Amino acid sequence: MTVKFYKYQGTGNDFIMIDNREMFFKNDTKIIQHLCDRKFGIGADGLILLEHSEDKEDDFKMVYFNSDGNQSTMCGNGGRCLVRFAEFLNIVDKSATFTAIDGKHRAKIENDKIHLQMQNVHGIKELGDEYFLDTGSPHHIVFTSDVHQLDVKKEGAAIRYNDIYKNEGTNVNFVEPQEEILQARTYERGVEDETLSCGTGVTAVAIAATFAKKYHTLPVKIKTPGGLLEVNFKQNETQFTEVWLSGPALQVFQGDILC
Ligand SMILES: N[C@@H](CCC[C@H](N)C(=O)O)C(=O)O
Repeated sequence: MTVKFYKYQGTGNDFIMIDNREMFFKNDTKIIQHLCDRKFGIGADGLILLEHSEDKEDDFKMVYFNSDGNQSTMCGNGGRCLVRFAEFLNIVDKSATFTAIDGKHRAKIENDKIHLQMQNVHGIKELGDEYFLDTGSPHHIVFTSDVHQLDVKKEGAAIRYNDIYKNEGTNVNFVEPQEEILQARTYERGVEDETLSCGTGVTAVAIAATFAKKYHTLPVKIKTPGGLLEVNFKQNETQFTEVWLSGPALQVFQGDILC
């Protein structure tokens, strides 16, 4: 079978996009692993299908897979890239509404940025100096004083596979708060490595840093190895609502692949 694909990236978190409104692409773990493979396939952190939504109010539906081939929870950068893809396909213009695995999302489209509304966040767990929260995907947060020196793959895997998380797994974020910015690096479950950026991850980082009183301004600016993202929200003690993730999302190339 030949598959027409589009490649997108949002701050270096990269995704294969397939327009699956005709439902021609059948989910298959091995095929998705192959397409995401950086040596034998196209190469990507994940693959996203754009499909028709069952809800008539939506412009489309998002179906997300990690590069290990398994369907997973919400992908923030992937959601932003999918909105850019929907704009390219002329499905949406200045705004979008879609359903993903974690529920409804709204988005606003600008030339250089996609703003994506994320789920409300509550129930932040304090684990000594560390934190756990769900922003559509699960995230463990570790504050550190020298994030650039860390072996994120090794340290992240040690937390992701520990006794607390080993069944469901978690993403792990290492954060260094600085004067006007948070420097963050993320180990992603399902990629099982550091990625250049993680949208649900920086959302979790922004909320945890504010909750822990390590950062005090809005929007929160987060520098990842792949670029700059911003997170805005309203806070009522432990409740975070109107959560918006903003940053660039671009098409990189398109083509056909045999699989
Ligand atoms: N890159 C993503 C997160 C994707 C999901 C994650 N790997 C998981 O399985 O939890 C993002 O931008 O949010």
